Amino acid sequence: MDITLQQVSYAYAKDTPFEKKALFDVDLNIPSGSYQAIIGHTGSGKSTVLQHLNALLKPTEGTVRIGEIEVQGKKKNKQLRAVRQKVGIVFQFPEHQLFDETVLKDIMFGPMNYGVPEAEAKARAVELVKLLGLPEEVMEKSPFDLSGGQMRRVAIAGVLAMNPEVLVLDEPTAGLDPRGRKEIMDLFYRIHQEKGITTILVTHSMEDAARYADRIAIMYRGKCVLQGTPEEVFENETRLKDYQLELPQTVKFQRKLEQMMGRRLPILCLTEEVLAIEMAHLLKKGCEDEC
Ligand SMILES: Nc1ncnc2c1ncn2[C@@H]1O[C@H](COP(=O)(O)OP(=O)(O)OP(=O)(O)O)[C@@H](O)[C@H]1O
Repeated sequence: MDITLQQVSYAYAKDTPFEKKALFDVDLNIPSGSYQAIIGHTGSGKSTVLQHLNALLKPTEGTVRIGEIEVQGKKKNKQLRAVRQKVGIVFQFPEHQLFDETVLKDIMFGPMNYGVPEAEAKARAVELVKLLGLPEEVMEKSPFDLSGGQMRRVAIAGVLAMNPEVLVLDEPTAGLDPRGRKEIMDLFYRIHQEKGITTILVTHSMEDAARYADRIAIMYRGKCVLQGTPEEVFENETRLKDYQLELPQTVKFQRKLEQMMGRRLPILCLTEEVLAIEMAHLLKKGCEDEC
């Protein structure tokens, strides 16, 4: 399911003395099956874009197309319930939205609310508990008796239980330790690949955008100012600086190394693994030249 924003502008509290324009003519096309990162300095409009992706906000001007469904500001749309089922959002600190008395009931709540039979909702919950690496015995526990990391996984399972076609992740690892962060991000990537779910990641982490996304869009002062592959975006250090963004750590290291060597490496090293391989090549070549 493609999602397209066409000339989307949005103003909070429109036509009141508190009106605040947050988006200006945003064009963004997110093809079905892609992994799209949306990055930008704080206040640049990322969360406002995100809330248009499942029609929590409707554009003041312009159109959002979510699959076949068109969302425009003034038009009433009876299909919004279907949109919310197809596009799942994992908000920051999703565990704050847990409420049911057991983990199992919490995960089953969304699908049952949408008419999924109890047996199927339960089967989905059991499968997801396993997929998210939670021990089976948590199922009958209160979600509030779990660790922070486990609560986060239960909340994510609740979103996945709706079988969304598109998964929107708003800083999904905020507050987790580095190991927990990597585990969750790797898990989302696996789900994206195995189930073909279109994934949209809103993040401040250049490293996560570089590692996982196949497309990146940069927001700056309410505008979508640059779009491209991670290579295209992170080649462009000067423009990133203009938008108050940094290079990923591996690319920063690569640029310093290149300065010292007086030449460029053939590829951009977007992850530690690729950087390690390139350095090993250089070291091996250095040894061979000396021999
Ligand atoms: N509910 C609101 N009412 C009025 N203005 C708002 C509201 N939410 C956001 N804004 C304003 O809209 C602009 C864009 O905010 P938004 O939250 O989309 O940015 P962001 O890139 O997600 O920021 P952050 O990285 O800090 O979460 C900002 O100027 C912000 O102050």
